[in-house]
Amino acid sequence: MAHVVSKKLLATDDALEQVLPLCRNPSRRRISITMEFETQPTMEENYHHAMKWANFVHDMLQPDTPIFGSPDVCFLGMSSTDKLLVLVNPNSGPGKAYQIFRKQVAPVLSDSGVAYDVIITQRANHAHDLMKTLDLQKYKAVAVVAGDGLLYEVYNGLGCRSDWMSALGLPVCIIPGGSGNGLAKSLAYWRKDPELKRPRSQCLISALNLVRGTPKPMDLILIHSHSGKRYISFLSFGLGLLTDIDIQSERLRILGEARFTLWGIGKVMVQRRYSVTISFKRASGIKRDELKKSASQSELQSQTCESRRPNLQHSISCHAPHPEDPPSPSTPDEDDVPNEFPGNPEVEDNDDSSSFPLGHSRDEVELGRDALDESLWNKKTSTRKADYSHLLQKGGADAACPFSDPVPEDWETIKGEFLLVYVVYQSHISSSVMMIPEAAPDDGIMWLILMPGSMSRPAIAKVLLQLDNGMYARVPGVRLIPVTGVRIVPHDTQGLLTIDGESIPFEPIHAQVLPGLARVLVR
Ligand SMILES: Nc1ncnc2c1ncn2[C@@H]1O[C@H](COP(=O)(O)OP(=O)(O)OP(=O)(O)O)[C@@H](O)[C@H]1O
Repeated sequence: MAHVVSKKLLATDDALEQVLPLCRNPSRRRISITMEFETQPTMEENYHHAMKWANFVHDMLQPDTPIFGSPDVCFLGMSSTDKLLVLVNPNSGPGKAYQIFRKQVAPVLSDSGVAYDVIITQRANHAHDLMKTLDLQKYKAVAVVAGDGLLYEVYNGLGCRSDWMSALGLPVCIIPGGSGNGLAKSLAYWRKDPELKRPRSQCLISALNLVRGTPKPMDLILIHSHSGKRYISFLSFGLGLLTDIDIQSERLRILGEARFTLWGIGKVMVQRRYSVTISFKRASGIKRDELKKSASQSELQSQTCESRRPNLQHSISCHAPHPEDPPSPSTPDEDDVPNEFPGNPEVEDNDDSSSFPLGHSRDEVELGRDALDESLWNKKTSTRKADYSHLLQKGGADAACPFSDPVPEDWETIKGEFLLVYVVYQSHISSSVMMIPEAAPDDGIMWLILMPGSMSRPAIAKVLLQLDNGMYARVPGVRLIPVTGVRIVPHDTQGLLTIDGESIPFEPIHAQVLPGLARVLVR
């Protein structure tokens, strides 16, 4: 932040005038201040004097400096032997990650005096393999200059270790350099970063998180596949419309995020429907009264809104039909649930859903920034306690594949044809797609998003057009259900299934939340 050359002395007060705003100004801009010194007879002496100034400015920015620092400004407390590990994927998205590292991240790191090692990934799975054997004592945090795919490798590498539970708590920082930068956007959105509206500032914001951030808890999702594979996820998973767009548009990755828009247009014309059985455990903790209140607010606010969500039946039906929707082609039938997954309970609703002003089922809510009282979410986040006892009893992440057990009795099951079965736990799944505006990284909740197969082309187009503001959830037919566990069993033999945007074999999967296990660096 302060570059010093030895030539001419600036009056002390003048220099402070330039430096102080840097310390106080909350805006995230990188400013170079050049101080010139020419008080001593030799170049070396002037340089020595200048360096004293540079060190003074640096020291004043440290958290324990009484005037400017606040106790939570910098967590790392780096000693001279501590280091950060920076992973850069040169092939991320449009191929600019290395450039971003060189031009935006490295200067911030060197300005802050933090020691770091950089590894440029050479191949797919390079980061995964590194994380499996990384000496966790050597690094205080790992930064990823790439898309979400490389961070997925990092978490899945850490998740393979015998010390997986503590390893997954290694502080991470994501600096967006790929075509899918959902986590970076979600974190900036969650922190209400003032620079959020300037996409070009995103990398700088994230680089500052690395040197000035504090580690905040983030939920991870543990996913088991039917064949016994295990995955760790931080963003989303599922099948259908969004997955098909993400994977099939890979060939256009040179376009960056524009590839999603282009492919989406094609998907409105030609859709694929998936036959799926979905079992889930509804999230508890969203209190009835609070929901009523937010539903009432939502009702007031949505009176001018054209597309009103119809009464949602908390029942086995695979979607909530809008009066104008054609009848669903498939009627749920418990007998159709495959034998190898016995125990799927008939869905029963013992709750009186009619007590909800909008006819919402128990925990089902309409989204939109206004839909829920923000204090509810903050409260929910701050009071939740991480509890892994159920996992530890079963042997942690190495627990036997949950498919050996039937779906628990307090889960609900629905079955039908779907355009989309998608589960999201961050607000954004890419920098331009906002799925759950209310999601907080550590709220302990996954959001199950369903689009029934009966949705019309105009409705699908409406959904895709409103993915940038989260209002797609108001398109009739779309359902959102907060869950803490979910099992997805596709009945087709072929299709695309992704976790955090990465393709995995198409087979049944079972997911549960690991609340607050990860730590992400944010300001
Ligand atoms: N040097 C490399 N060459 C090719 N692939 C690599 C290299 N390093 C990492 N990868 C792979 O690239 C994949 C995508 O990386 P990343 O997420 O950084 O970019 P992205 O453009 O956002 O991709 P996606 O949208 O698929 O997540 C990672 O899953 C990783 O396996």
